[in-house]
Amino acid sequence: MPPARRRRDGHGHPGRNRRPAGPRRTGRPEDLVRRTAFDVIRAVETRDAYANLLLPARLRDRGLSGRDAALATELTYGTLRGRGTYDAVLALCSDRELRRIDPPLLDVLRLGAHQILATRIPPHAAVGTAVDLARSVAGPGQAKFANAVLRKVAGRDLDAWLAIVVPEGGGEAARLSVAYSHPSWIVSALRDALGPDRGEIEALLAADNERPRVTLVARPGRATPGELREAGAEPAPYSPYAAVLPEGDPAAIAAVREGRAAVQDEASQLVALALAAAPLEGRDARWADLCAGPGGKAGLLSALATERDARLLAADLQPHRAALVARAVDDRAAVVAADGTVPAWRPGAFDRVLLDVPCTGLGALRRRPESRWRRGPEAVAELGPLQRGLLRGALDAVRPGGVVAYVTCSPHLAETRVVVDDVLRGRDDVARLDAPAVLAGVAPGLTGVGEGPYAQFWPHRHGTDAMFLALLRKADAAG
Ligand SMILES: C[S@@+](CC[C@H](N)C(=O)[O-])C[C@H]1O[C@@H](n2cnc3c(N)ncnc32)[C@H](O)[C@@H]1O
Repeated sequence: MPPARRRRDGHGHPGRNRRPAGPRRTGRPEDLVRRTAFDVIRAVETRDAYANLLLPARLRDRGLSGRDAALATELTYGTLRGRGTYDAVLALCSDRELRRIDPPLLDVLRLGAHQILATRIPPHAAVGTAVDLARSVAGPGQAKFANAVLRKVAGRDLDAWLAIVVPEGGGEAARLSVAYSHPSWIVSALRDALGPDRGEIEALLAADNERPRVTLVARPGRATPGELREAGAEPAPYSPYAAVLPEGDPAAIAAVREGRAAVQDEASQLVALALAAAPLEGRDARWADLCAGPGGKAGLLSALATERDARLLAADLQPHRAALVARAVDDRAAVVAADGTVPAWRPGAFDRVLLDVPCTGLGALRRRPESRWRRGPEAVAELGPLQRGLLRGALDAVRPGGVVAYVTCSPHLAETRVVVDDVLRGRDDVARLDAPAVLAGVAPGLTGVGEGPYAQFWPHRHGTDAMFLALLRKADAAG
């Protein structure tokens, strides 16, 4: 949900998280709600926790459900996402530099600013509860300071603040960075990745601030999208195995609980389906997923492999991630903990290889509200050698005539086409297949993933993660 362009009542999904304005009358659950949001935000800051993993556990521990859980989730995610914009506003409202404010108090101020500027909670209630929280985490003196700052924040609505804090002279990336609460290096990288469509950058940044819909996959041969729809899901636009869950807990659906279906972004499904659909001559019996943890794509691939009497080997460097993969795949698949850059398999052992490399995750900012603040541009350079080493390993692992799918959950050019182009430079034994054309075969309604040979999904166009796909065929022995 972008702080920018949001109305007071909106968080990108009007209605979904809406709740009555004003304090609740049943005891003081709101204090527990805000305390829970605050604790998760602090853990993200201090322990590198992941909000999407920690928050559900805290909600359970504290017995928060229904509307209270929805509000705690909104406050946690909204505060983490909107931090860039809120800090710009707070800097103008505070007589102390932000870096001189105690970090826990600064998080209280951010939480207060989010409630004031981007929810229907009346400003006086938002200020009052934030001041109470400041008193409890930082003491009475700091509560006074919080009160003074947040009353100033409450003096304008979000649009009025944006007109003041968004820098006019600093260039487009600086302006969009504040308006859409993305670090400016990410704004620049996304704009570069859009290439000739860079005019869509604001739509992309806005989409990054929305909460993604929950998409399910019915693992072929084990469940059907029809079964998911009978359980309340709706049709999904592209993947023949997908369904969208408009509300509710996925685990309430029997097929999900039993591992026959799972939560999986639609682009994540489509890249696995494209690998399985890429034209192949000759043997088609041995498939591999060399970076499989936690197993989303491996779960789908193993079901497809079983239907086609092939077998999947799923590998991950981390044993605990390999253990998660073992829960996602069916009995015919083998799962190992192995390093994809130092193969434990014969060269040319596989007919189809999926390589979903570790990346910055810039394509999944919707799902991980804190991730945009966590690492800087150096992460891209740090991952480069590993991505190249893994791609070389995957090309060694595939047989002549076989196909490798190089996949990232990032549209950053230095993680996508630059890696593929670097690794293929000077090699005449690998051809790029037309990935958009192969995708069109598995998802006939799909457009807007590029002209080929590479394919790039976009949240603002497809409602999916910004996943990248290159399909590479190793020349067969004769050619
Ligand atoms: C982007 S994730 C894969 C996501 C997975 N394909 C899915 O759909 O659930 C990248 C994975 O690569 C693994 N990894 C990192 N370095 C590796 C290496 N050298 N060899 C194999 N796996 C590696 C990480 O542990 C991580 O689980």
